[in-house]
Amino acid sequence: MSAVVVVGAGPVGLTAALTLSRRGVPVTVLEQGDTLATESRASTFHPPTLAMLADLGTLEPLLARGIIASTFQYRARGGGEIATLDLGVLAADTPYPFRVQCEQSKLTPILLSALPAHAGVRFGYRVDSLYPSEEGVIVHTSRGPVLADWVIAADGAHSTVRRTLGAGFDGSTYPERFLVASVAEDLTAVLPGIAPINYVFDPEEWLVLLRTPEHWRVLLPTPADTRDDDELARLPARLDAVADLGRPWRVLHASLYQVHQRVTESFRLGRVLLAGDAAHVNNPLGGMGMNSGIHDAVQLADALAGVLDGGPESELDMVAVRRRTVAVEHVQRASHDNWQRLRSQDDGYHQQLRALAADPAAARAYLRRACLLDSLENQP
Ligand SMILES: O=C(O)CCc1cccc(O)c1
Repeated sequence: MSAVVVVGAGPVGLTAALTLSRRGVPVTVLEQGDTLATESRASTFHPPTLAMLADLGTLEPLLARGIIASTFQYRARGGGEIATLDLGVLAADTPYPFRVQCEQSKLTPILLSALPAHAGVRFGYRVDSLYPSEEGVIVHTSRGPVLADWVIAADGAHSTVRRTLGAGFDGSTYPERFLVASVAEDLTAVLPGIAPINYVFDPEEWLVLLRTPEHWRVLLPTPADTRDDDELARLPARLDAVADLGRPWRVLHASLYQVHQRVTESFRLGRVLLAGDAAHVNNPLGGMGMNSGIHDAVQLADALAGVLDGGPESELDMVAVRRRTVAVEHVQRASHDNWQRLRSQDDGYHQQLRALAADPAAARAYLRRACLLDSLENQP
């Protein structure tokens, strides 16, 4: 019997496992895949997440694989830069006043190799259901039952654990899909002066341009009800409208996905804790999903280690409530505001952004919220 079973070996599950393991708690991670996932998903790490990864001894290898982004930009379509915000104004708030651009699939092997041998990660274990009682939890897997005192579910937005427990996932689906294209173009050459992360305003064709270590990504809004093939067919023309290269853009990969804002009622259900996408999802604008999931993992795992050390469960309850409040009042609110504002053509708003960039105290307050520092320090 393992003290804690973590379901899911993504960045959230492995962070929870490493946090527990560093506190001396025996952990088993159950992952349904045969290996770590390799597809590219989240790609930005915010300053407080970097601090947590440093505490876990995993920052250095991440920095070696990522790109340091000290600035990000707001831009007008066809009209160039509106404002550049410099995370350097956070120098008094964090030892890491920058974002790191790096795919989450580069973090998971780093976390995995930091786990000691006793934190067994078992691949090919699909969780089918679980039975919690006052004494512990029986986790039924495709390879037989696994017993635990506690479970941390980090099994993603379609979480089997959350569904088995009958917990809700209320919220809404956005009226458009997002199309993410990875391209082989060097956008710094195409759009001189561009930052590693760029939010480009337009009422119809807003977009995001993001640099990762391997390539640039372009995120475009796409109607909810069109055929995928039709959307992929019109992608070249949409990219030409971003910048005319005089030849077709080289698209390496493109995918469409629906975007939701949803949250479960409680991040603690008896001896089961829900973390990351299993507990809450949001739109990706601002890069807060994986970051807040890693924050869930560290804070819930730390509080659980306290309980296993003989501390009161009320502390764990408080953390579970606080993480839900952060998900709704910081992460969902800010990412939804980002989505609404990208459509803005309001000169007044653009002027506000210019004023913000020129005022270090105002920029600091804004960036503390945007990178989730406030969500951790000024806990709601
Ligand atoms: O704002 C960010 O840093 C991430 C926005 C984004 C853009 C493209 C794809 C994606 O998954 C997220």
